[in-house]
Amino acid sequence: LLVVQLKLKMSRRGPQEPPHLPALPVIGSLLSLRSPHPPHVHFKELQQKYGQTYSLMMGSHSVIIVNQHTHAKEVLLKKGKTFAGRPRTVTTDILTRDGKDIAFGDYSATWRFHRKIVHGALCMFGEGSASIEKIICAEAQSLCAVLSEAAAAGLALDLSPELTRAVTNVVCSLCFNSTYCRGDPEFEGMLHYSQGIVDTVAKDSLVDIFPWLQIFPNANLHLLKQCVSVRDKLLQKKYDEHKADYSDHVQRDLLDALVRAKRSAENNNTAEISAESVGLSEDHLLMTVGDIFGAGVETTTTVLKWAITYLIHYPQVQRCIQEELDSKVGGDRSPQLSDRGSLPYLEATIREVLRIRPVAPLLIPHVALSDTSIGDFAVRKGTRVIINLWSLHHDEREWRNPELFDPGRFLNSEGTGLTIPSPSYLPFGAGLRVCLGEALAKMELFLFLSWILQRFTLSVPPGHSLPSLEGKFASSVNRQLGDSMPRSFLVKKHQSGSKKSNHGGLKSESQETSCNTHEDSLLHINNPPHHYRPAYSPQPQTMSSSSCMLSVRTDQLYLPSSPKTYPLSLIDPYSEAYSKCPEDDYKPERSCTKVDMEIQCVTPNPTRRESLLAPCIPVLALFPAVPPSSTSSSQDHFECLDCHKKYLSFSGLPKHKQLHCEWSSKKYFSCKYCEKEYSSLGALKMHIRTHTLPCVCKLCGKAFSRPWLLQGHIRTHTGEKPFSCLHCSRAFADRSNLRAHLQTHSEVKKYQCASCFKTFSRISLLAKHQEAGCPLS
Ligand code: HEM
Repeated sequence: LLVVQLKLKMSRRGPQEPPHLPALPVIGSLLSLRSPHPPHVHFKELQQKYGQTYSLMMGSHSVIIVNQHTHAKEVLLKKGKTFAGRPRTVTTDILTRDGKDIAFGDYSATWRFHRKIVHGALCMFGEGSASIEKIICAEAQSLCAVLSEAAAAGLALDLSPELTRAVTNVVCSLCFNSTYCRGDPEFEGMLHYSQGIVDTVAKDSLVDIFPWLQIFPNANLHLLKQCVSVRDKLLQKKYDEHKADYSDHVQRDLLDALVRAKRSAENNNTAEISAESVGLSEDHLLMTVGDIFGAGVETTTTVLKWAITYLIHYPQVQRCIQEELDSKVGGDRSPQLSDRGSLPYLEATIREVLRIRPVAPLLIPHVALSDTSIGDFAVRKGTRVIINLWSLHHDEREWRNPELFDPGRFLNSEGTGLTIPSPSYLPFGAGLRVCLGEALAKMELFLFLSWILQRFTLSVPPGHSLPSLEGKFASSVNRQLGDSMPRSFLVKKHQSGSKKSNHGGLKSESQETSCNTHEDSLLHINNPPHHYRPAYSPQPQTMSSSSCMLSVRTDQLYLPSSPKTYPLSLIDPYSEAYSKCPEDDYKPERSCTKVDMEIQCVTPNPTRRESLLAPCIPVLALFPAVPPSSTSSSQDHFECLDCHKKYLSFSGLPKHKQLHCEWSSKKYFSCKYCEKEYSSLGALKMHIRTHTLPCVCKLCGKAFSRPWLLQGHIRTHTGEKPFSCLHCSRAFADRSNLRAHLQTHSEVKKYQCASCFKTFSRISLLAKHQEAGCPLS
């Protein structure tokens, strides 16, 4: 009887708490979190003891760590709305004026509306004349020019700030319609404060775990406040300038688009919209721009640095990309976004960089907004949830040899099309909180890398060791985007024998042999969980630099390290300096390492460079779909990341993704922009138009979800009123307005109050009556 009773009791108990790390009062699990490794690596290790999903205490906060993709997708997609909260911390409150941005703003109606208009503004902006592709290509062009010029003049150059500058300039053009030259004081100031914010916010800060520590002097917080106040002055200045010469008819940049979207939403008199737009202040718009700088610059620059670092380690990969570029783009024009479909190996390399070194290895912490569960585990309201992307991207059950850099894993067996070999891949997150800049980042990565690799070969000259592949983790458990980034490295431009790439000649070189040798060794791995493409299998460069010599480009960049170079380290070598130095002595990292990178020219090739620097750049939308490869013959080129559904044509995939596929066995159609769910795909499609607002008025830029709404709106410009009343002389621009008007002539008023039986000609009048409080209700 006792056993039966116990069993009954247990079956009634419901979901269990996840296994948890030991915790002490006040400090929580801090003692168990001490590790020489960065948090994401340590969290992965802790799986051995506690399982893939476990919990710990950060001070008084309960935190769940998720290390597997099924639970991750449950949090991000299936229960996206329940887990859409963000924790508030001391540093993010300083940074975002108490969460008035998107990334750290807690989930609410205002946040939803905010994200919706920013998303819409980004989409609309891309359709304007200042296309984002044009902006990125202009920056890629000046980046390559700087590299070539420095090389021609034999000057030393620090590549790291050049990449930061290029990416920052893209964001400046996008947000403010302004680009800056090197040395421009405003631009240098911007780089300086951005770096200060990244460096201070990214540091482990006890004050975020124990907010009461604020009462003590804190150099980091002080520095952060200083950088934020410089940023805010600049943002305010830009905002005031924009407001002063704002016009409904011209859209110069994202700030214009945001102002317009906010105004048009406020003027749109549907009850739902006006309720949501309440509370969306100028602060929100300013913090949005702050977010785009904060989330858009460091992340993209870091990925570019990782890509370059890996390409030096894996020269075969670099050569394969260059061969692809030479055959698909050639040397007479520069790469453009429409080449993406025909450069699958470059795309696969970008995916592999994002997998092996996820720039936000812990995403941004999510918070459960109500009592819920993850798998079989109970989760209480207010629990913070950390998705350990590092574990997902290095899961041995999902990825064969996850520590190996192998772009081939993202290619189909023919090597002609792209694929996602595992559902355990979420470099930009997913669901309601998916990265807002995913499309922009992908465009930047593609264009910058293709432009550089078309012109330069990156390698380490003899006598120098390769840059380390270890990263620097710069984020704490309870904070924002982490980043594990490569440190600075040296770059040298070097002589090349031929004007054109001579890949034929390369075949006989030792590098080619090593590529094949490695192919053999990789083929010995048993039980491949996914397809494998040996022809593109890379081999890590050995640390002997003599084997790195390649001469496949006219211009060759060398990336040696030097005694001055800081090694890639898990610990920020400057952190001590920051905490000790008064703010006035603060020097951003790039200035500390300026001497570390150099490009030295031996033989510039002006003829070829000249033709490359005058590209023909088409105007494209901000979020264009990647076109299919014209040469592709594969049956499964395009695969959905979430449900692995495969598409023959490229056009099928974005459509499917836009509607956010049903990734689990449960059937539901959820909106990727908000929490709404529909049981039919058709209904979801209709709903999604209210986010994307595809029908844009050419006269004023106001956007609508349906063509007929746009048609009606255009009549407000033309004055046309095609719908006239048969009873009186009144005419209307809109059929629905005529219909409502006809009610005023009707003997029978259709809309009756259920309480007092008074009738009304319009439903809006009945609603008003009820809202005002029907005396009998
Ligand atoms: C390669 C570059 C980038 C990577 C790998 C990346 C990755 C991510 C990740 C993993 C998240 C967190 C998702 C979550 O918490 O669930 C995120 C959020 C975000 N990202 Fe990015 N990002 C990149 C570039 C950008 C750019 C260029 C922008 C600017 C337009 C941007 C804007 C944002 C914003 C606003 C959020 C917060 C979204 C929200 O909380 O609703 N990101 N990103």
